[in-house]
Amino acid sequence: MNILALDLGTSSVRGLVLDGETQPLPGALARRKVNLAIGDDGTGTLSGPDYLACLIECLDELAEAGHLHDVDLVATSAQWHSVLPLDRDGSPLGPVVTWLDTRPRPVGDTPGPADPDGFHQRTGCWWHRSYWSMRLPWLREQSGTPIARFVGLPEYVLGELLQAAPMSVSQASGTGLLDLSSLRWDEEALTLAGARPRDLPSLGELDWHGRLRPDRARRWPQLAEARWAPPVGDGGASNVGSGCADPSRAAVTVGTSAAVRLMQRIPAGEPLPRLPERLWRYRVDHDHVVTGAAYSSGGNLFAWANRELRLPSGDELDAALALVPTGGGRPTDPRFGGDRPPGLVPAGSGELRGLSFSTTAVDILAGLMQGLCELVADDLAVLESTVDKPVGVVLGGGAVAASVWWRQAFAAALAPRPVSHQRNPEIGATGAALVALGRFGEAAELADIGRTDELVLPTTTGRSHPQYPS
Ligand SMILES: Nc1ncnc2c1ncn2[C@@H]1O[C@H](COP(=O)(O)OP(=O)(O)O)[C@@H](O)[C@H]1O
Ligand SMILES: O=C(O)[C@H](O)[C@@H](O)[C@H](O)[C@H](O)COP(=O)(O)O
Repeated sequence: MNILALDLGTSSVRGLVLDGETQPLPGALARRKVNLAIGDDGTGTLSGPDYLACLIECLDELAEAGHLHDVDLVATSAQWHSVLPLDRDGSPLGPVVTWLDTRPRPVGDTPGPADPDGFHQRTGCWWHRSYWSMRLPWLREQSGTPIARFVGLPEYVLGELLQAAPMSVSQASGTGLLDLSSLRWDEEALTLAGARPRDLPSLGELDWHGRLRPDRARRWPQLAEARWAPPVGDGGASNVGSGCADPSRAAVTVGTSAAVRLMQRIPAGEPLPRLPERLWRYRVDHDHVVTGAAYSSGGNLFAWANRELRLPSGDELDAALALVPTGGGRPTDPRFGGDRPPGLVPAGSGELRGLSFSTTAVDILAGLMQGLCELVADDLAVLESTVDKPVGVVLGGGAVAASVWWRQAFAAALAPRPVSHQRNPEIGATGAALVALGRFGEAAELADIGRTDELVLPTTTGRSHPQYPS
């Protein structure tokens, strides 16, 4: 039995095939870059049809190479918070508004939730531009055409492939409209969103599994009998894929964006621990929650610097960075894309400071990466205050996989906690597969934590000193 694991990311869409123990099959990885439209006004959108086309190309590539023949389960990790408006026929009336978009604002004179703290404790979210409670009225106001209903990116793309694609509790929690305990839409959040349940995707039942539509099954006959598991928010999936499925270890993930999170087993209906004012909480599935903080800056800082500055590449870049002490670089504010909730600074709040005539492009990149480490360190301290023991940290995601300097800078900023690194860059897809299999207890072993993980030691100058436990 093999598993097709999909990652519906922000910079790319990926499909990879894993064996029953969630280990990747050699060569069975297809990836397509996707185009995020970014604007100075805070725009951060994706084209739904283009995104779907990229996913279809990935599946075609895997099918043509013969990788899909033993697949009987499909697991999906998908970015949280996205929303797209549909007309009555289910066609998009606009682009997918992603987590990066800071344009949504309150419409009319709504004062917001009656008891903001109670709202935050129930939904894990705030009345904020990142969530559907503010996004839906804003989208309706912007749209020249009446909007029939709203879906997120995974319901849109899976809705085009499967017989039905209800919203998973994990994805629903990322809208900010879900009561995290009852797993129903929160009445007050619906009122703020100006939405009725029929304007939203239906919520998937506990035992929901999807099947390909007949026309799609003709295209990929190898997947005709495969069961599709409910999509997991990429934050939850990345924790599990990093081996951080219990509160002893926090995951720090740096993909396009970044986040620090701690996962706990709290089945639906059980009391949720009090949520600190500045942290969010989402569902991984019916039995687990993840608490943390996210940043609009992550690997996109590197992408920007690489595009706009004359950076060396590959080993040359690593060698140049190795000369910058960890904690060094130029002081920066890395919030180029603005704040994630609950913060409110707008897109365009990035700053570079302390420049001199000897400042290099590499100093600027180092300063940006360092700036993110400091934001994470502050929030990790708050996150840690919610549990009774100090936590270890596992770094993961494509950006930290690519940069040894960034890993060391995190190790220094998060010391004295032990910091290790999940070298498998596909933590989202692998984590989604582990969630689909319900193998939370084995996540750390299957994710190879402690076996192939690099323990990251901070240095003040010079080259990396990774250590591999025997
Ligand atoms: N050498 C590097 N240093 C830092 N970041 C990098 C480097 N190479 C690539 N990245 C960043 O890694 C990110 C891709 O990580 P990934 O986990 O694949 O993202 P996503 O899942 O959001 O698509 C990109 O934003 C890219 O700019
Ligand atoms: O926990 C998390 O990771 C964040 O809460 C989540 O909102 C994330 O930032 C977006 O889903 C985009 O993720 P990528 O940057 O990995 O595409």
